[in-house]
Amino acid sequence: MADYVLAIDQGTTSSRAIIFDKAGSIISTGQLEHEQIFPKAGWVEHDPAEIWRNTGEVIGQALGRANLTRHDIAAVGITNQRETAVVWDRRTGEPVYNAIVWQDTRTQPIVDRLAADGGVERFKQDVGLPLATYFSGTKIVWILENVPGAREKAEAGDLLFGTTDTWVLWNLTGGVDGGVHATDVTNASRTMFMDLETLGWRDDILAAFGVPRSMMPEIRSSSEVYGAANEHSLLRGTPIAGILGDQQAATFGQAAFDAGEAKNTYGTGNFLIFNTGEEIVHSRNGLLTTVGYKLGDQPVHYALEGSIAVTGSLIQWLRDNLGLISSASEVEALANSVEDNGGAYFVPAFSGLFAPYWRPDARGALVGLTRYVNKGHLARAAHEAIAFQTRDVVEAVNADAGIDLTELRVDGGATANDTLLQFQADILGVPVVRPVVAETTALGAAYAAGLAVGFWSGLGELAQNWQEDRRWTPAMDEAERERLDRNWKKAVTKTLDWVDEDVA
Ligand SMILES: Nc1ncnc2c1ncn2[C@@H]1O[C@H](COP(=O)(O)OP(=O)(O)O)[C@@H](O)[C@H]1O
Ligand SMILES: O=P(O)(O)OC[C@H](O)CO
Repeated sequence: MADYVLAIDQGTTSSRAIIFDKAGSIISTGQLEHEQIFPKAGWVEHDPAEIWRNTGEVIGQALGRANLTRHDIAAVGITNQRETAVVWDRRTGEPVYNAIVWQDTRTQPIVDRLAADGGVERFKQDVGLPLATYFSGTKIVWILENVPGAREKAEAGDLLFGTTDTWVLWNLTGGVDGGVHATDVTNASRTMFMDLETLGWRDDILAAFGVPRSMMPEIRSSSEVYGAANEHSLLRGTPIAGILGDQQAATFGQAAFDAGEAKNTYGTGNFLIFNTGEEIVHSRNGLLTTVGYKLGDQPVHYALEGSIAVTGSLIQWLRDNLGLISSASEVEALANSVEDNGGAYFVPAFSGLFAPYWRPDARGALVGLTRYVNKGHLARAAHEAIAFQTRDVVEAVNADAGIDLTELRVDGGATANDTLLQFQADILGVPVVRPVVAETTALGAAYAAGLAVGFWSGLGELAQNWQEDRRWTPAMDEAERERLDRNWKKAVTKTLDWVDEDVA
């Protein structure tokens, strides 16, 4: 058998291809950023054609840098930014509109319309999600209602919907020449349309949204052969055998396979996933219920999730919108130019507040400002905002699960930041632990694909690959921790109720 597995990680800011060996070590990487398109306040789009082009290029980069060919690759896994919606014409392969990204808030009026009957929790018992702009469902509705001719084409069965896993899979397996139109249970669980019990599309919810069933991809497990790369790909003939939404993939890559295990990823946003095993747990504290993973015909694993919209993107905002730093990694030194936050708290409610608050009417705020506050304090407040938001979510997990997490496994781009992770441990009061392979998202997709083709024997073998790289232990006294957190929670209250008819 070939010696490697290749994972495609189609993320919010970039697409990567990463080749792993049997020990789960990285052999080579290709990576390209794509344009973030902001046509109006609150709108965030990507060009699906650029994403597909970049995917092909990063595959070439990863193979080329390791001097490998498709013959060395046993299987391909796909992982992706979740919820981002692409709608395209099945006959031409052309998207009818840009991809509407998970952070986009334009569909709030559609959410309000649907919530008029039964509130935002209208479908939560069935699909695990409140009505919110975050999920794919209302994005599809927006395209059908706003792109000329889209509704008619969709009714005629000519349009396909997919999250970016589906878009990449369909193109990789041939596109208009017989591309496979499928997704996995984890991505399907982020649409608003998948029943958590049956793992099938809910016709009644599709009808309530006005989305034709013919647009929807087939729901498959996270680990099985969906098809093979077609003749135009450098990977031609290679089985595509794993799909997981990126946060579930990171959980899998962290070997958090069993109930009670959790991970927190620090990327564009932060996403804490807590594995609840075969049990569907409905949150009473603002968490989502979602699918964790499903390997072939084995039982499904569910999870609770705390999704935070703005964390690493706050650092990007300091860089791109304020020009305080010229690269994300500089933010740490800027924060360390001061002793503390100087009394400033930064609540980055740029897309409203996600978990555990779910307040679309919130907008970002910097509070506690005096003339004393300088840019170092702002950088520190931005670090702290990431950690405080994570504490809010950990508190919700502890309350829902009736336990106290005893440590937090972390990964993602921002975990390169030592100051952030020390403050995280301080404000949580539990150790924070980072594994050697911090690219857990791609690793999880590689694992799912490799398991399906027998490259790895089972979960036991994968768990042995997990190795601790570094651990941060709490060093703050309890009274200080609680004082800071009380201030944070007070700052959050200042951002609520901001959006009204005068502001919207
Ligand atoms: N040293 C750092 N300190 C804080 N944030 C960082 C640092 N390095 C990168 N980031 C942030 O991490 C994010 C990139 O992480 P990554 O895991 O690649 O994200 P994604 O998968 O969402 O594209 C960016 O939002 C960036 O601002
Ligand atoms: O691409 P990321 O890593 O920012 O992840 C995005 C999430 O999947 C959105 O739910």
